[in-house]
Amino acid sequence: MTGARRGELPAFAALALLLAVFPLVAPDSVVNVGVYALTYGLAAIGLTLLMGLAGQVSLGQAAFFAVGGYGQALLVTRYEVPMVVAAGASVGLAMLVALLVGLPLLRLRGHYLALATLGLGIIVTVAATESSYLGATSGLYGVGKPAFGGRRYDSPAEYFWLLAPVVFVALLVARNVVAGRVGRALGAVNDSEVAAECLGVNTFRLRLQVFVLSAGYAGLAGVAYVHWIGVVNPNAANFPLSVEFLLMSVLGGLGSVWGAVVGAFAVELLDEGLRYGIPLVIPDAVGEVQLIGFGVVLTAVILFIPGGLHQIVKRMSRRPTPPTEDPTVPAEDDSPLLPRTGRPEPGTVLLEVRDLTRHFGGVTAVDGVSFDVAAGEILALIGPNGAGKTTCFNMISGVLAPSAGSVRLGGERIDGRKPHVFARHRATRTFQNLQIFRSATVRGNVAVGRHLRSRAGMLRGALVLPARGEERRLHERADDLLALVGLTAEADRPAADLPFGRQRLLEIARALAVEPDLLLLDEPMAGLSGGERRELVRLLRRLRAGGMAVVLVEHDVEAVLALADRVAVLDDGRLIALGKPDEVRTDPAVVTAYLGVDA
Ligand SMILES: Nc1ncnc2c1ncn2[C@@H]1O[C@H](COP(=O)(O)OP(=O)(O)OP(=O)(O)O)[C@@H](O)[C@H]1O
Repeated sequence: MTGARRGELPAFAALALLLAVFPLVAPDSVVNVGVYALTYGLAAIGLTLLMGLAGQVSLGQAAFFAVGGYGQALLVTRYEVPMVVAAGASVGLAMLVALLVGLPLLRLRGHYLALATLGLGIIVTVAATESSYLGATSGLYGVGKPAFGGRRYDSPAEYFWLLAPVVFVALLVARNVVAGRVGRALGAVNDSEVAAECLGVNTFRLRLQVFVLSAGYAGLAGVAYVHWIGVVNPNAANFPLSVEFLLMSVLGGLGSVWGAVVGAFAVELLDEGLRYGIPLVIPDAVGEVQLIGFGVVLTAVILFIPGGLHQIVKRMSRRPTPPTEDPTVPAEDDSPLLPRTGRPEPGTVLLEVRDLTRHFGGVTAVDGVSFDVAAGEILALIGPNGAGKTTCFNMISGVLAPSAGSVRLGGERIDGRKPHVFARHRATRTFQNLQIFRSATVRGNVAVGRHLRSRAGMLRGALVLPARGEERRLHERADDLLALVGLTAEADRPAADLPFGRQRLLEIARALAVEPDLLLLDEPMAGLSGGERRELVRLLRRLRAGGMAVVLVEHDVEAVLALADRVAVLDDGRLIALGKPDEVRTDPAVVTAYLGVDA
């Protein structure tokens, strides 16, 4: 899901106009369809956030819809709570249920999560059917049409006008979430979870937040529904309704929250058409016959336009990418780079690795490795292919849990913790197999690196205004870092379009955005041209002069021996040498490991 663009303003204005005029021009029966579209559209916006933004498939959105509807019906009819207060409480209840079920469920991935949400819908349906407090199969009824300031919203047109601003604000909030810090981070998670985590993104927490927000939308839809039809029964949590929400989101396109509302209108019109049309073709068809059509349409959309209507609009409005100017050549400069107040003094030990060990089945990839890294030094980790270098990085950065041993950063034990904890300790890494956020621009990639240095959470992001200054500063900072690695001219290009070597430089700029005290670089020179290598070596020297600690895995042994302060040599998982480059260069064990012969 992509962020907001300037071109959205006319779209917002057109939508507002359309919503205002629709009840004036359409007959009552069609406006009635519009009321359902707005109501269900709210739930679909939530689902689009969950699926498009957080990459989580839910087959149980109707469960939260039902919780909102039942909550409202109970509060209004049985406890005579004022409608608006009850609505707040019902939406809160749906969100609370989502929080409680999300805590265990969101640890599941892919199909498992989808199945678990399907189960949730079944549980709510059965619980409502069996509960006399909730009216069993008949449900709760007698919920009145809303009335404010002496006006009763009881005709389709009146109710449409009441709902339209609610949907409009809901869309704005969703779009702000997508376009802001949380949306950017989740977009990155969808491209590469491991890279986003290493930049400090707590993926579980963000997914949970979106799950809860998404349930809030469904709960609000339930509230709107129960006031329109006056009754809520166990069917509200049914699987077919979840499928209907799914169809709205998928048809509209998971790439845009707008799509959900467009999809809702399309599905509701389709619903009416199919109810009328299918019995003409199949005379015996009775009951919920429109579901046959839903299934067919859902399949066709997935097959032929997987990006939904949003994809079609995007394709029609696509502008050619402007040609890129010559890559900027960074200025010749050897001054210290990115010093930080509060950074440990050069020489202070930052990273302590002790007896680090990792088994993969019968293979011991890393075997009792110990070393320290101090602020203001460059340590190179070298060794033949398969020596265990990347596995070491993975354990230090939290990507893999060690089988034994410990990792301390700034004195605190972090082994076995998630990579975002590593990043929170002002440390980050790059990857041997590039982990670029392919759906973001070059600048967008670096912006994710500022995740921990910016604050806007879900709420502040949703209300966007206070976060705007922060976003501007963040982009300025990203541009400074791109200039450092010579990527200024490519800032607005899709990151996926960069050549391999420049993607490596982008990963480094992105890592520097974290303002780390410790930077792990996994084969940073692979794929770079001669000039780019020289620039990178100079950049690393300047970072060291600024007090940063750098650990570097690199196959270009001559280059690292010239650059590093100390060199650690791994062979077959074991540390066979650790010392100054000149000592290591002549170490017999190292020569044997590299040449495969006795020194
Ligand atoms: N996820 C895994 N499952 C099983 N074996 C693994 C896994 N990751 C690494 N290994 C094995 O562990 C050993 C060390 O691999 P690692 O990638 O850490 O070495 P390396 O020194 O980084 O190698 P290279 O220089 O080729 O990248 C290898 O034998 C590798 O096959």
